[in-house]
Amino acid sequence: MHKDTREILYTEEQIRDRSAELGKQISADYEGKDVLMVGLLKGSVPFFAELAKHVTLDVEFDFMRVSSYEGTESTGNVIVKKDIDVDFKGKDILLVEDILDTGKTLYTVRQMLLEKGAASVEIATLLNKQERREFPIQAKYVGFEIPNAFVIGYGMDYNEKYRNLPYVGILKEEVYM
Ligand SMILES: O=P(O)(O)OC[C@H]1O[C@H](OP(=O)(O)OP(=O)(O)O)[C@H](O)[C@@H]1O
Ligand code: HPA
Ligand SMILES: [Mg+2]
Repeated sequence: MHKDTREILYTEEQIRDRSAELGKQISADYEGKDVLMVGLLKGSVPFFAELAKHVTLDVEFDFMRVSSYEGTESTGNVIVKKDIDVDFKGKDILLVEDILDTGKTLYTVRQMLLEKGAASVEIATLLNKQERREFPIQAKYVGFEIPNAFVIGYGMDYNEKYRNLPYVGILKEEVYM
């Protein structure tokens, strides 16, 4: 365990098993349809890779990178830094995320994709921090519900660090206090 981890919430094995359950559910829900899986960079990468292995449909992969900051200033808007490359009009999109927190990112991205003509936009998130929600958005597929603590690992960072940890853990408060 990394020295800056206070506590491990979910191990690699638990995440793999839960991803298998979600993959099965997604495969059943979208039966007969082609799905465009869209990962939001960078945090979604490990969960995206794990989840995709358990989806038995024909899927396409694409990625977006969005940011609500310019330098150190929050603009109040979500800015698209890298957009989806493929034409997704009329397609069913599954947005894949590491964490749904205030909901600002996913609420904004979902609205953008629907306005641009996606047939449907659902969300698969490894973690849901419901207590912090400020925007009206729910994920259809949730790995785990977590308490209001700052988490790291399995793609999630603090100042770009800890994304490579193979588990989801709580960051020690002394690291950011
Ligand atoms: O629900 P919200 O309050 O919008 O927070 C969740 C978002 O914040 C994190 O992304 P971040 O902007 O840190 O980018 P990253 O994936 O590159 O770390 C996380 O990966 C989600 O995208
Ligand atoms: O708890 C978190 N950890 C890492 N990144 C995040 N982005 C929103 N919430 C979190
Ligand atoms: Mg981050």
